[in-house]
Amino acid sequence: MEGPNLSSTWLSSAPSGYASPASQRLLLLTERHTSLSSTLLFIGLCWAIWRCWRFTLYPMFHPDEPKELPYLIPFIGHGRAFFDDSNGLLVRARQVVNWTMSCCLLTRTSRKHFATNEPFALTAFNHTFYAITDAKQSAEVYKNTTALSFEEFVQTLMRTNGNDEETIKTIYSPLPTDKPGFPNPEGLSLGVLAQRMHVHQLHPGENMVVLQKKARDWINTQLHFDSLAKQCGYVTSKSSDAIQLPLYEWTSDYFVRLGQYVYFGDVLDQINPNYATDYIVFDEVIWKMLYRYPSFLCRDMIMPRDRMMASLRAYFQVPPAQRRDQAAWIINAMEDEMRAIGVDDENLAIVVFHLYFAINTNARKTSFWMLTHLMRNPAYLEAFRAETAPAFCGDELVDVTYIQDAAKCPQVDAIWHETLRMSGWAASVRLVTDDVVIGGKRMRQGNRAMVPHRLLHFDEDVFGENIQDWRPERWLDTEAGRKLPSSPSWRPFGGGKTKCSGRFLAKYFVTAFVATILRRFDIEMVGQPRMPKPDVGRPVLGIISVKEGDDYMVTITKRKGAN
Ligand code: HEM
Repeated sequence: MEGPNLSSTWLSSAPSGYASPASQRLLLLTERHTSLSSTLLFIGLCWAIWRCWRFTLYPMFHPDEPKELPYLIPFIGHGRAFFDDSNGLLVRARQVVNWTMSCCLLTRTSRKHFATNEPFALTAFNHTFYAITDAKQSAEVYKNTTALSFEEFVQTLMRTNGNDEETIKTIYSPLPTDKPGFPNPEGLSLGVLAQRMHVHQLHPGENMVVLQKKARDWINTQLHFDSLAKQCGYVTSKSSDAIQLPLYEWTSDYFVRLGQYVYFGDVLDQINPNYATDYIVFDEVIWKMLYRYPSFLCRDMIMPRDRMMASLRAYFQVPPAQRRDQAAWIINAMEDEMRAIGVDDENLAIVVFHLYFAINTNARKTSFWMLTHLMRNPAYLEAFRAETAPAFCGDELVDVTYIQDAAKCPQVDAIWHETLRMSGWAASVRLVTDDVVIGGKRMRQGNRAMVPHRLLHFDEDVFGENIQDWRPERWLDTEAGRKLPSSPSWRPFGGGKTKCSGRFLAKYFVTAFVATILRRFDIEMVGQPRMPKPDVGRPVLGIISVKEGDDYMVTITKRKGAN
């Protein structure tokens, strides 16, 4: 704006006849050009000052803060790369930051003693994350629940999915120590007490056995050849003893229906027979919710979500006598606790929707990856089949503890761990609520601390060689390997107070399902499909999804003597 105005002022004040129209035009152009150049120069200068301040001077004055991976465009930072493949970006960032730091250290001795796993910072879309990739430092993150908050993440999800502020405030306000219902000796808010309630339902013990038996009975009835052929709309061909179906679609369908049955009985299915299908559609685009897309850009996520919310509202309006005896303890207990603090049906449905999500998002994908690896490693498939045989009577799964017992089924245990190692893509993220020092580095309030599980799980020094390969024997062959499940580097379920309370049931669901398939059927890939690609561009809260188009067909054939 300034350019044309200045030049027109100059031109109008020039004596007439001083310049021809052509040279006036030239002068005007030159003026505009000069003014554009000065604007660009000014922007360039501002950018250079910002960059010099942010990545040279600030780190010099604050050597106690994590070093940041430099970026070119303010606000956006590494947003694009984060969006494409956040773990890939973190690996590159760790290399770059460590390389820069080690170059700054002059002596050989100091280089040798340089800790290559210092926390580092990176910014994406104006949010700064501190990445902690050292096992011991990650333990500091999980332990510190005063300066590092998990609740912020949960509350953001609640807001995104429609819980109102008043309800969130109520759920996160401390409750009396002598309240009726679930014991609350520490006077916690219901939001925090819920973690204890999950543990009460899901850790090994009577309450978990109730769910295990329910799951066993469901698997026993649903995993029959005839029901498969009848119920699975996606079966592409069938004969009297063999059917073909897409593996990912099948495991997703089965696991979500299983999880739903275990927590809600048949009632939710009667209210909305498409609930499980809606959930799978939603779960595949859930990253739009995590990235908080504006609603007009994520109709495909919002529509199934809203249908599920409406069904859950309808569920809580069904008279208690017609639903509560079919539901898991946690669903009824959560309803009672929420109603006691005045939460209405709409807000209750949203809270319980998050439980549905926690139960169902990961197990369906884990079983897909486990079967995929087993079919490509027939020796392990046979070992899995042989080891789990004593849990069956004929074709019926009877013993709910046998398969989960690592002493009785060491190969199954190793296969479970190695599958989680290869397909776990989550990160534990905490909001820094007070400045805090982790790994010797000061993390500033308002930013986020993040423990990317995958970077821990791909550390050759801990998990051994051929780290990119699926090798269950790494968990069995050596003394160090056998100790890996209790290593601080092993974090597929996060850590600390919010460590996944469903991890025992998840192992049971997946291994019981796979064992029953192998007991009753032979399962083979149709043709020789390439190893399916993980969908690395989409953030997940645990196990990675399969890239669209990479699902593949399997043939399931009745084994001799099976039903
Ligand atoms: C292979 C399967 C699973 C994986 C990899 C997985 C992973 C995770 C992870 C990474 C977290 C966040 C922990 C943190 O950041 O501190 C989490 C939380 C949680 N998971 Fe799982 N999960 C799985 C299966 C399940 C199942 C089957 C259930 C329920 C039956 C479940 C229930 C929960 C709950 C309730 C939380 C929230 C913890 C809390 O706030 O107390 N998970 N899970």
